[in-house]
Amino acid sequence: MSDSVMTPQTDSDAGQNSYALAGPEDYFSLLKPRVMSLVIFTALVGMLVAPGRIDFFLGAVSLLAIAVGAGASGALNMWWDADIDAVMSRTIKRPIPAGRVPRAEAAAFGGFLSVLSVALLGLASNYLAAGLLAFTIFFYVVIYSMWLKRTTPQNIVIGGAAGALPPVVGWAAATGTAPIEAWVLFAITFMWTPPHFWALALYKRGDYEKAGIPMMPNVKGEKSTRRQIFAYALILGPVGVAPYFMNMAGLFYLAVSALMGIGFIALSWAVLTAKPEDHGPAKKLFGFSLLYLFALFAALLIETIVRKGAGLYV
Ligand code: HEM
Ligand SMILES: CC(C)=CCC/C(C)=C/CC/C(C)=C/COP(=O)(O)OP(=O)(O)O
Repeated sequence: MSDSVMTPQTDSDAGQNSYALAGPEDYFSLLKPRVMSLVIFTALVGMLVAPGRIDFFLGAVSLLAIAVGAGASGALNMWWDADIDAVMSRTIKRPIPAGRVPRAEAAAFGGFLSVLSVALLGLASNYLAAGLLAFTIFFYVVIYSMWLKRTTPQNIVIGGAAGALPPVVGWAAATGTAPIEAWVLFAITFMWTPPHFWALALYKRGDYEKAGIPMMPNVKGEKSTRRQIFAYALILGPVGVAPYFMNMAGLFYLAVSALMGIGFIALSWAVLTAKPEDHGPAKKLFGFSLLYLFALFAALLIETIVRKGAGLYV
């Protein structure tokens, strides 16, 4: 990868490899705050759903460490993917392709924050949580961004493991363990990621074609992608209600997850059966996917707060 992919800020900058002055907001946007807000929420839920009561201060510092680690991995992803981001209309205005932050600075920023976040989590909680955070950053940056993203249409299926790990990191931070219950939360996000992303990839297909990234719709076609979205939705439905059957949650969670699961399957069916050029259902499914994950984790959180508050199970 070379710096030549970067767009200078002004004509007079051309050829001088110089940058418009970056503001704090540019560094903040390197952390991918919008996407990571939901990631951090799932980590918070993992932390609170875990048995026992976490010390408020140590819990807050641990969550901050996870948030910094998630943001750091976003900055490292933008460092590595600067050439792709400069080509796609969705990402062209990001700080590196827009010429506001030099690539090397984004790398240093992301690398520094990664080390800081892992060290902070180790100090505030335990080595298991810190190790899992380090592994999550490694998986997103090295396994997904540097390797799979550019080589296989299964990139986001395998790479999705990174996005699914934060509740396990949160659980480990609270308890020092990562039992099967934590992995059920992992499984929900893991099965959710392909339909979440492929719904978007269906209507952003042109971007990925321009950038030469082998996303599922470009490699296997829209029909196959729609079928796979539906298949993952059919698996996600039962996985979404699993916390109830594992005694992690009660009837409120069961109702929310079952209704949202039915909605997810119905919208995925609409994607499957839509006319070839009709991307309306895919856009709806992408939006609904965000609501789905938020609703399930929020329901789990609400129920846990009520139960722990009532001292029913701690
Ligand atoms: C390999 C896994 C994933 C891929 C490839 C992926 C991809 C994407 C893409 C390309 C977008 C559009 C972002 C934009 O408009 O710039 C997006 C949006 C979003 N994703 Fe994902 N995602 C993944 C996993 C996750 C996970 C695990 C979460 C949360 C737990 C998540 C939460 C979100 C949110 C909240 C948005 C909306 C952001 C906004 O409104 O700007 N994603 N995702
Ligand atoms: C705690 C911790 C380290 C959490 C990390 C969680 C994680 C891996 C989230 C990934 C979500 C995400 C932004 C994917 C975007 O894929 P992309 O990079 O292909 O999308 P882009 O085209 O928007 O850059």
